[in-house]
Formats: sequence, C-alpha cells, structure tokens
Amino acid sequence: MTITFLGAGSMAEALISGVTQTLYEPKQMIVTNRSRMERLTYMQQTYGVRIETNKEQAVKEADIVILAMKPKDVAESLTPIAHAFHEQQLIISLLAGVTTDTIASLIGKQMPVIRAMPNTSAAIGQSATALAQGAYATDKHVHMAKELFETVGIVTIVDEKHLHAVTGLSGSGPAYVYYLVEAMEKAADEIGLERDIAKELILQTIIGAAHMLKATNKHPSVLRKEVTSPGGTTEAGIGVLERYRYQEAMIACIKRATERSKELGEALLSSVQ
Ligand SMILES: NC(=O)C1=CN([C@@H]2O[C@H](COP(=O)(O)OP(=O)(O)OC[C@H]3O[C@@H](n4cnc5c(N)ncnc54)[C@H](OP(=O)(O)O)[C@@H]3O)[C@@H](O)[C@H]2O)C=CC1
Ligand SMILES: O=C(O)[C@@H]1CCC=N1
Repeated sequence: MTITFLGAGSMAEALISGVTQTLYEPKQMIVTNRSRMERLTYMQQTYGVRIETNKEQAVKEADIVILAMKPKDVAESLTPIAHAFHEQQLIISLLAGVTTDTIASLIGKQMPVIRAMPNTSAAIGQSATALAQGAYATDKHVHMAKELFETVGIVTIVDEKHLHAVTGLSGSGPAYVYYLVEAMEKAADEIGLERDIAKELILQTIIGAAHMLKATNKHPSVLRKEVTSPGGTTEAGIGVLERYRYQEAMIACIKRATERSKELGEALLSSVQ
C-alpha cells in the first residue's frame, strides 16, 4: 500500500505523524508539495517519509492519494496531472468545502473519492474525523478510509451534506479551544500569576474538564452548575461572560465557519466553470 500526499502543510503533517506511528511504515508515504523543497526535506528528516517533486510520478505510484492542498489550489494542482490517476486508486480529500463531485470532475474520471474532515489533533492520535462517501466510492473505500483515520482518533461517517457543519465545528474546533487558552493565559498575566505556573494550571483545567465531560457523560450545563457556588466566584465570572454574550459569540463563530466552508466550495466551482 502506497499513500501519496499532494500537499505537505500542517494537516498533512498531523496525519503523517499519527499514521506513521501506527498503521503504516513511513516508507509507504510519498509526500509532495507545490515548491517548498525545505519543507519536503523537513518531512523526510522528521518522519522518514519518501519525498517526490515529480507530482505525476507520485500519483502514479499511489494506491491512495490524499489531497492536502488548500481548496483554492486544487484545480491548479490536479488539472496538469489528471492523466496520472486511474479509477482503481482511492482519493481522500481533506479540503474544506470542496465536494467529491468537484474533485472527480477536475480529474475527469469516475474516481472513488472519500471526503474527510479531520483536525490537527491527528498528530497525537486524538482527531475527531468525519468521512463522507462520494458517488463512485464503495463501502470498501469507506472501510479503507475509516481504518486509516482510526489510527489518528475517532471516526464518524456522515452524509456529504453535513461536512460543512463538521468543518465549522470540529475541523476548526481545536482553534477555538486554543483561542480560549490564549485568553486564559493573558488573564493570568494580568492577575499576576507566574507564566509557567499559570500554563500548567490552565492545561490541567482544560484536560480535566474534557475528561469530566467524557467520563461522567453529564450535560455540560450540569457540570458547570456543579462548579458554580451560589454567590461565589464562578457565578460572578460567568455573569461577565453572559454580559459579553459569550455563548452567542461561539454559536455565531461556528455558523460563520460552516458558511465559509460552503463559500470555499462555491468559489472553486465558479473559478473552474
Ligand atoms: N489545518 C487544519 O486544521 C485542517 C485543514 N484541512 C484542510 O487541509 C488542507 C490543507 O490545509 P493546511 O495543511 O492547513 O494548509 P497549508 O497551507 O499548511 O499547506 C498547504 C500545502 O499544499 C501545498 N500545495 C499548494 N499548491 C499545491 C499544488 N499545486 N500541488 C501540490 N501541493 C500544493 C503547499 O505546498 P507549498 O508549501 O510548496 O506551497 C503546502 O504544502 C486544506 O484544504 C484544509 O481545508 C482539513 C482539516 C483541518
Ligand atoms: O481553516 C480552514 O479552512 C481549515 C479547515 C478546517 C480547519 N482548518
């Protein structure tokens, strides 16, 4: 089994880092990108993967081709090498917003395409990934993709129409948590805590809360109430979050990211028509 990555950015790296620690040998991976040779060298030195600057050759050798370029670059990437693909290969696309039909039509063949939306926590085997089956992909292809992504976290299968929502929620999701941590670190600074101590406390608070959600299966509002003593500190703090409409902001954030996923797909369609 040979897996070729077209694109060697942060998502490709997260996936390679996870997959090569589990299911596949680094030598089974071929990594190529647009032009940044130093990035390919880094990938080779860090993960032991094969690198290739001839994209046509990289595709010809593959059983699975993983599309890991930005949505705006996919047409420019696939069109010149479309002839190198054949229908026995499986394409797994990581691209936000881009449909499996668009990918098959860019290649001009009835290619089996699975659309995947992982997140960067794949790097440590903790991705939340959703998969959707394209028109020419069989259950066997879904199984292959599921097996691959299960090496880097949990996998759920959804209808392709839901992938925009998944992208806004869990594809982008880690960034929302990091943004919260950034704010907590700034606050810790302002209230006079030493940076290293604050960092450790914040990290364990996030880990502990995530584990509580999983282990107890209690609704988050119930867990929140358990922290909130009447007239206490949490109530005072949450009162400020409510005044800033924190939950509304979060809901609007996820809706906007979902909408952006749709826009990315539509922008590509109008540029290739
Ligand atoms: N980052 C994330 O958290 C997630 C990203 N995704 C999706 O993954 C994809 C990649 O995102 P990300 O890794 O963040 O992006 P990056 O910008 O980090 O990486 C993009 C990569 O694509 C390469 N590339 C550009 N043009 C071509 C081309 N014509 N042929 C081959 N490779 C090309 C770039 O090469 P070079 O450096 O040489 O220009 C670079 O290696 C996106 O489509 C995104 O929607 C999905 C889930 C989560
Ligand atoms: O920001 C993006 O467009 C990509 C898709 C999901 C996470 N990162």
